[in-house]
Amino acid sequence: MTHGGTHGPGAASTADGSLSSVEEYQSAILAAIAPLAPASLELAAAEGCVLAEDVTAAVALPSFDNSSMDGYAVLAADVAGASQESPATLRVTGEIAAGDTGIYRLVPGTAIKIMTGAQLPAGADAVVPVEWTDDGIAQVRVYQSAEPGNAVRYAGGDAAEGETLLSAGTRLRAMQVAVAASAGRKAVSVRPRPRVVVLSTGNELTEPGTPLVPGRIWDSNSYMIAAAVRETGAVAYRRSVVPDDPAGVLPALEEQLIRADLLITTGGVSMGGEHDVVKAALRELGTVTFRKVAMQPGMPQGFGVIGEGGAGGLGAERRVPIFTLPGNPVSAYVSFQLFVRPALAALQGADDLSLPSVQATLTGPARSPAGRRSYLRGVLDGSKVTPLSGQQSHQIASLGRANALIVIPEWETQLPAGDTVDVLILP
Ligand SMILES: Nc1nc2c(c(=O)[nH]1)N[C@H]1C(S)=C(S)[C@@H](COP(=O)(O)OP(=O)(O)OC[C@H]3O[C@@H](n4cnc5c(N)ncnc54)[C@H](O)[C@@H]3O)O[C@H]1N2
Ligand code: MOO
Repeated sequence: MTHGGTHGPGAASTADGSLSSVEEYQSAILAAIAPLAPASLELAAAEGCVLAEDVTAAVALPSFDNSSMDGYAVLAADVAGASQESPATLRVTGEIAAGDTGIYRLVPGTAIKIMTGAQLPAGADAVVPVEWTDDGIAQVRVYQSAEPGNAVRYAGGDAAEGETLLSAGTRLRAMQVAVAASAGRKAVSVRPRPRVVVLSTGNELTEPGTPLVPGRIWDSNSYMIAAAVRETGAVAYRRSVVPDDPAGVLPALEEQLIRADLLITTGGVSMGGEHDVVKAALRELGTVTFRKVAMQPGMPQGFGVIGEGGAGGLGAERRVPIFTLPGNPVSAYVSFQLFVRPALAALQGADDLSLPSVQATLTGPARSPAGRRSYLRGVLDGSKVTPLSGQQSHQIASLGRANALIVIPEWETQLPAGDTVDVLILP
């Protein structure tokens, strides 16, 4: 039996009207995000960015007829019928190396030694690989006939002049960088890597590496989210912990606006009233919406923009999107993967950062609260997936062992081993 993650009872809206579905929340986020302005970057810097223009072939590729093998440029007619018993013998009149820009002409009845990538001489219509010959210097014996065009790479055989090689919206991986360079491009217009500032909030937070006293924990969220940002190719700046001081939150955010295309906070967004300082401070602004999403973990969420009026004083021309993720580490992690990754792609004019999904068979039972879609930490091994023990939102140990999130739909509360589930593959 298959339990689809996005189709089925309760997927679009939830039984409890006060909760948003995962899809409603994702749509609201994407609707509010505009791509960053394009910039021209040199290829080495553009790697990993998303193209904001089409890249076309400035010239035909290749731009000249050339040899695909080390051998001899010939006229096919001169080696017709050649065989081991009755080789064709041709005088060798020269040699053309790759990069040689000289002008050569093949005289019928002769051969010119030629290297892979070297220009085909005028008058030649085929290349005989050296393996088919005696590798002669002054003259060569050819033991096999060659069709016209043999081992020849014709001008335009890869791409025609003006042909679109890469389309706007394509992320520049190594392969695409190679194409842009082959098209002669030194720089390309891309959406730059988003700069993301990560802040964790909470009086209980202590810097890792410093001693712990009862009542305190080491801050893991800011390191985790900054690392998750970098895993997408974006730039992350981690700001030191922001204490639970309602008056301190907006100034701390404001200070970061100058270097941020996106802000991410963790903590301080549940029901703790004035203790939940992020929610309290941003609610005042009126440009950030707090809601509950029908999922587990990651129920309390906030998203909006800052920079208009209240915080930042930068005016309406610079509005920086902000995510306020829940403080429980696993909640923050899952929220990042589901909501922030697509937003980072949207800032780059792309839609390629959502986690890939596969189907797998549960090796053990899985439980989920009614009306909420669970994302359970699991280990995916081929077509089987095993839910890990320790699924509460603070249980970070199982996060370290997981390579996947098992999706249990809103309308299920328990699934037996053997059921098929959707599984999101973690980066
Ligand atoms: N009465 C209610 N209480 C809670 C509710 C609720 O609906 N009603 N929701 C719970 C859920 S679900 C979540 S998730 C959390 C979200 O809480 P906050 O976003 O306000 O986060 P905090 O209260 O600041 O912290 C929660 C938890 O996470 C630990 N934490 C926070 N920051 C970090 C960090 N940087 N590194 C490591 N751990 C961190 C913090 O110590 C808390 O244990 O609220 C529930 N409560
Ligand atoms: O929804 Mo909270 O995110 O369980 O821990």
